[in-house]
Amino acid sequence: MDDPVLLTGAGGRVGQAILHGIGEGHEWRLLDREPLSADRLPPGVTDDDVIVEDVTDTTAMTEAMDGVGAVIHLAGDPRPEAPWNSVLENNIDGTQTVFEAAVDAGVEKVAFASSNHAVSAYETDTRTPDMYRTDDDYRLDGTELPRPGNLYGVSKAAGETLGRYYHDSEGLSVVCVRIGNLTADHPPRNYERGQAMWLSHRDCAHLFDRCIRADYGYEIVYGISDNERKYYSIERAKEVLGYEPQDDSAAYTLAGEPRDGT
Ligand SMILES: NC(=O)C1=CN([C@@H]2O[C@H](COP(=O)(O)OP(=O)(O)OC[C@H]3O[C@@H](n4cnc5c(N)ncnc54)[C@H](O)[C@@H]3O)[C@@H](O)[C@H]2O)C=CC1
Ligand SMILES: O=C1O[C@H](COP(=O)(O)O)[C@@H](O)[C@H](O)[C@H]1O
Repeated sequence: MDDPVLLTGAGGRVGQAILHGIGEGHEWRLLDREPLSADRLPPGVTDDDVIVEDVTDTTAMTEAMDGVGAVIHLAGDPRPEAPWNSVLENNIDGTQTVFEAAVDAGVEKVAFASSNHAVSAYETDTRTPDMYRTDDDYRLDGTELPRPGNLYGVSKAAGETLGRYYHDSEGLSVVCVRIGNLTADHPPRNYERGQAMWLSHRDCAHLFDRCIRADYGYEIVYGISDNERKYYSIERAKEVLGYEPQDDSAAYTLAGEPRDGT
């Protein structure tokens, strides 16, 4: 992918993990509704490559897409407890605006930041906490129907469906990454569920790099590290995207300390 990559939500946690990992591997156009300080820009990226706009603004998004080859769409309200008015505007309307502007500009592919919360209602009382543990073989693989556990998850399922529509009607390549729980340096502490769906910063950057480089039609994949205890399959991400994660939450104790003591 030689054309610029538009990264929405560039100033946030996922955006920064991506830029720290692969910031020098692509030509970037960074978009966020908040200004990005210089320490949030990868080497070679200047203020000229930064757009401070809202993803719900059709005119701004149309301009932002000009000449872009691929989009990583992260911008939105990430709170599982977010109220309907916020996810309706930022996550659903914003995502539709991004897809529509991408199609109008002839963008080739869009990677959409979906979430574990699009399927969190599969975690029923009878399945938990066993499904979070190594000796349980329950797996979601991306072929199951969405089953959101909150309105935020509903908005992510809506984003996945918008991606399906723009792929089928317009031929846009779309990958929806159901991101688990991103943390830096170590898995979430004392949180079995979070450790089963941990996504390390370096695996996050590599995964979205593969989303930019790989060829696909419409895909839903899980974005977690290669955790020994997991309830999301990463086989589809490996097969279609060439994802090769390096981290595993089992290398850490439940308290988040490295087992080898390093
Ligand atoms: N951090 C995680 O573990 C997970 C994140 N995700 C998804 O990944 C995406 C990024 O999440 P985080 O980086 O954690 O969130 P964050 O809150 O750290 O970053 C989101 C960024 O998007 C910007 N933004 C929000 N609404 C916007 C709008 N309407 N227009 C333009 N910019 C806007 C914010 O200013 C912020 O910089 C979100 O869509 C979230 O739902 C999904 C699963 C897990
Ligand atoms: O989608 C998201 O999921 C992660 C993990 O969920 P949690 O309920 O275990 O915290 C969350 O941290 C993140 O903010 C959210 O966007």
